[in-house]
Amino acid sequence: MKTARGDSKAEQSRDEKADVLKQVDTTVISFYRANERPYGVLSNLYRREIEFEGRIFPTSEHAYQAGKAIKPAVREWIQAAPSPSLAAMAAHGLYTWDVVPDWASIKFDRMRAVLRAKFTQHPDLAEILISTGAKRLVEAGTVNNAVNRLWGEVNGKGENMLGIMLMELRDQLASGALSPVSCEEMPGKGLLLSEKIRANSR
Ligand SMILES: Nc1nc(O)c(N)c(N[C@@H]2O[C@H](COP(=O)(O)O)[C@@H](O)[C@H]2O)n1
Repeated sequence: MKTARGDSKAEQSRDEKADVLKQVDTTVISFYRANERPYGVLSNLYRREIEFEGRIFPTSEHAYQAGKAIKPAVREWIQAAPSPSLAAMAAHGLYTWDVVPDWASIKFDRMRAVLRAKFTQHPDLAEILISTGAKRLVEAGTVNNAVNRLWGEVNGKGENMLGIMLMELRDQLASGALSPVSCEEMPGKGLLLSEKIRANSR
């Protein structure tokens, strides 16, 4: 029998159950400081190298912020920043003519891609992300400013874009749509991670 929407009863009941399951876990996991255990790993300021666009970056923040610069020399300068906060400060200080066109809109795709690289290249980090289950992830900024309200929330208010992207990635990892790759197990030591991934899939 079909419902008004054209779904079968069984399909409708399955969708309703999925909706209920999604709503059950309203617990929030807040993170911000990279040195907090265990969820500081969710911060882009957490110190873990990632390979992105054929380069090795000290943190996901370096990889994300480097994409803001047009000139290769400036990208390299951001990549070499001694800390993720300094990488962000350097990128924030760029003149508009040094910033890639449409950065305000393309930065979200870049952040998604950087997060995918971070959590697929590091199975231990993927495990922590998956271990958060269906809990709501929130980058809980301590200072009330536009950056913190865009990527996270301050006093419960904000778009929480980083939290949302992490929850989307968690779903992809938990469902097997994306798989973390263990570099230790791969042939071809000395290669860039992407080359190892390719070598491993041959
Ligand atoms: N732990 C932490 N400390 C800060 O000071 C932060 N601003 C953040 N948030 C991250 O900062 C990045 C800001 O990106 P934009 O330069 O505004 O595009 C972004 O990676 C946030 O997650 N976290």
